[in-house]
Formats: sequence, structure tokens, C-alpha cells
Amino acid sequence: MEDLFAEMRVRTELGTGAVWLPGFVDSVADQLLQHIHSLSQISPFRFMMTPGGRSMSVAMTSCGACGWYTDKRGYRYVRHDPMTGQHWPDMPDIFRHIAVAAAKEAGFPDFTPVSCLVNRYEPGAKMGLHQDQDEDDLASPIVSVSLGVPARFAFGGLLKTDPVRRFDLRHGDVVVWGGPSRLAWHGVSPVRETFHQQTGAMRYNLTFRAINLALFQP
Ligand SMILES: O=C(O)CCC(=O)C(=O)O
Ligand SMILES: [Fe+2]
Repeated sequence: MEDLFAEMRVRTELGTGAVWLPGFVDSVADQLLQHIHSLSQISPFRFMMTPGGRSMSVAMTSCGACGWYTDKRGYRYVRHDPMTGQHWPDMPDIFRHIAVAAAKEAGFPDFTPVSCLVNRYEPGAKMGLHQDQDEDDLASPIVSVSLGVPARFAFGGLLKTDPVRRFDLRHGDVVVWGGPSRLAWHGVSPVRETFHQQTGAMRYNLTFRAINLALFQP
């Protein structure tokens, strides 16, 4: 059953306020990858430490008015890249454009992305089940874009113990979760060793988030 579901590749509601949009950014995927390359020249991908002192298997960077960061002081958004001391690179217009369009398609017409976290998965990299809860703005959705090699995504409910649906996210796919699903648990299984024409062995993921900058210390 699970495999049948995974192969459908049509718009699929995952819960109230949560939807998978297969291929939504297909036509601009190459441009998105070029921008990822450019912004990673300014704020490089790096393996961050969890507050518990473990190195993450996913390499990360950010763009936009603030970026996500973790070290022994905890998970948080910061205005400057701690690695460079500079602002994070600007969010490219096309990033903003696709994030707004996907949110609208999912029923969130007022989404304004402030930050985009960029994840790079090499073979074996994974992200355990978690909730995205470092954004103070829980009224806005998360918009997640997948590029490169596929990854098995798990999407559950508001309790960690709720059943999860698993399906492959492919190059060009978008998942949006907001409203009653904003704090849904989700995660990514270890990425398989495989090849994608545009990215080699890598998977990239963009997550767009609304952050209330007024709450930041200057
Ligand atoms: O890589 C993905 O598909 C999900 C990433 C994610 O959940 C996150 O960055 O918080
Ligand atoms: Fe997440």
C-alpha cells in the first residue's frame, strides 16, 4: 500500500494544511541549483553541532534576513552567519517567488518568507523526526523544496508517536505544511547512494520560513 501511495506523484493532501506538490518547481530547478551554488560561495555549507554535541550529517547554510544555526548554545535563528561574521546572502528573487507560489497553491496566500535554510544531504545523511519550532511565527507555513537525488520523507502528526506516511521526495517536489499541521513531526531517512544528472550523489532541500525579525536583538 505504502508503495502504491509513493508512486502516485499527484498532489496529495497529507493532513489539514499539509500538501505534497510533486514537480511543482520542475521548470526552475536548474536555476535554483545555480543559486544554491552561488550563495554557498558566500556562506559555505557546514556541519553544525547539536546542543548535545553531535555533528549533524546534513550540511547546512542559509539565505535571507536571518539564518538557522545550532551549536552548544542551542537551536536558533541568527542575523549574521557565525562562520563569516557577515550577513547571510540575500534570498534570490526566484526563491521568494516559488515559496510564495507554493504556499498560495497550498492555501496560504499571505506567506512572506524571511529565511531559507539550505540543506545538503550526501549519501547516508539523514534528519531524524522533529518539529520545526524555532520560528516564533507559527501562523505561517513551512515550504520545503527538494532537488537532486530522491529521499524518503516521513510525515506524521502532532504527536511524535502518531503514525507517519512515508514517500519519496524527488527533484522538483514541494511539500507545504501549515495551519493545524504546522507542528507536524517529519524527518528524512538516510539518503541512498544514487546519481542525479544535476547534482551527482547529493540531495538539496530548501525550507522557507517566516520569522518575526522584530523579536531579534540588533
Ligand atoms: O530535507 C527535508 O526534506 C526536510 C528538512 C527539514 O525538515 C528541515 O530543514 O527542518
Ligand atoms: Fe524540519
